[in-house]
Amino acid sequence: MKYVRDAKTIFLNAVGAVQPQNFLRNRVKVSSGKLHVDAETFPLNRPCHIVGFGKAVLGMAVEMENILSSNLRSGILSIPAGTQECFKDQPQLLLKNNSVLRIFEGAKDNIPDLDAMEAAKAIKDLCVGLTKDDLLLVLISGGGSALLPLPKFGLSLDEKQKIIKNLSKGGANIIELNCVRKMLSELKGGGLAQIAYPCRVVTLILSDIVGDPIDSIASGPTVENKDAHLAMEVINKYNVDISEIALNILQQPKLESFNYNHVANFIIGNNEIACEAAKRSAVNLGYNKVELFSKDIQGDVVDVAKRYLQIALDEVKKNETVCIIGAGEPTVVVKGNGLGGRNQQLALEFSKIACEAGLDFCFLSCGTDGIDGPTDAAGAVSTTVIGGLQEIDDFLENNDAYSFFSRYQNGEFLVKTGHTGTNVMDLHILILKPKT
Ligand SMILES: Nc1ncnc2c1ncn2[C@@H]1O[C@H](COP(=O)(O)OP(=O)(O)OP(=O)(O)O)[C@@H](O)[C@H]1O
Ligand SMILES: O=C(O)[C@H](O)CO
Repeated sequence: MKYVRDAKTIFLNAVGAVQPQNFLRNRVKVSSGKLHVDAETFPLNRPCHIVGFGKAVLGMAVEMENILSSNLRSGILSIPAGTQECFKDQPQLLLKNNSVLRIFEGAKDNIPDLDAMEAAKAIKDLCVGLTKDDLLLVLISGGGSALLPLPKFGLSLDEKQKIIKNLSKGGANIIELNCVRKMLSELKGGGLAQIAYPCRVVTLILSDIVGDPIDSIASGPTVENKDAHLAMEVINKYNVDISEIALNILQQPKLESFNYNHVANFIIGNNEIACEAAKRSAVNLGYNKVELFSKDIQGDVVDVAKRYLQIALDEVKKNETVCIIGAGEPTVVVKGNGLGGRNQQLALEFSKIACEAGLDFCFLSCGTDGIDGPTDAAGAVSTTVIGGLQEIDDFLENNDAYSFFSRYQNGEFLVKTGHTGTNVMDLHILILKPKT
């Protein structure tokens, strides 16, 4: 079990290194009456407001409130249900009692719900009231799409939810999902920036998408939507049924072009620091050979598992213990009706083929946000010991990895952290022992 413990320690250290406060402290400061973000400056001789949505924006807001102090007048945050309860013993991660920011919790299981929609409406109302004499800070992190749902006129939240759920189950990647979300939502795809005009908008983004595409992270509420014409292609590709209303919205010609000169978007962090911290942690645990495989892993979990197997087969020939780190965001085509998430599915998928190949390994796959699919686990860790279990195929087929890991080893292979307060995609840790 040493390797299971090590893999979990490496994951937790990596998550610890990407707490959003750290990113802001390094990149944002106030001096001489100005807000500095890297080399750019924004005069603070005006009231500042914050709106934020995503799994990491509470920590970002705590830090921003410290940085802005009395310049901050008002603000609204939309964060996942249960976040504050999770941090109740860590007051440094919560807003102060006299904070001017209002918090809404919603989107349980990452599904946009009425609570999140209330938050989106409040955010819209705040932005509508701003003038050119205000400064708006928009804090964005992954999970922001589900936390800012405001369907365009005539479309119900229910239908919007179903469209996105069916695309996701069909294996659509996040760029495809958000291409559709941008069209269906009032505030996404630049909508928030348009509503806030003529107020100066400064957006700080913690990236949870490979390549840091600012127009897709949380569906780019402050970035011009340049791929409106692709939304119907995505619907057709995954053969998703939609109503006449949704069809009309998706087929709408692009609105007249809008000038985004009042907006400055900044990526303040991504999964690079998590990968570096994971490597450091592995070295500190005594692994002499630590490799970063990739920080941009995408594609179906079945293919990703095969890629890891190939690497493992190559490495094992070298006859030394190695720790391989990977990061990114694979996808799952969900065909069954079991319970799981892409990390648990990947951990089970890889373990099955690695056992078949006779490898001696430990493999962890977890979301840095602490929540994998609609489960209470961040992901799972697995080892050689699951080899030979006949029923693995059934659990994989039924997308029921959570049930598998819950029953196996008393659930010890599930990694449970609760909300971590950050979100920089998934981490994979593969520890490989030489063949004896
Ligand atoms: N039973 C299941 N087995 C395997 N994967 C599943 C299952 N149910 C859902 N998924 C997958 O889980 C993913 C959604 O997971 P999750 O809610 O953790 O999203 P996320 O990408 O971390 O969210 P965000 O990017 O908004 O932070 C989808 O890719 C979906 O296909
Ligand atoms: O919220 C979202 O859209 C995803 O997490 C990607 O940023």
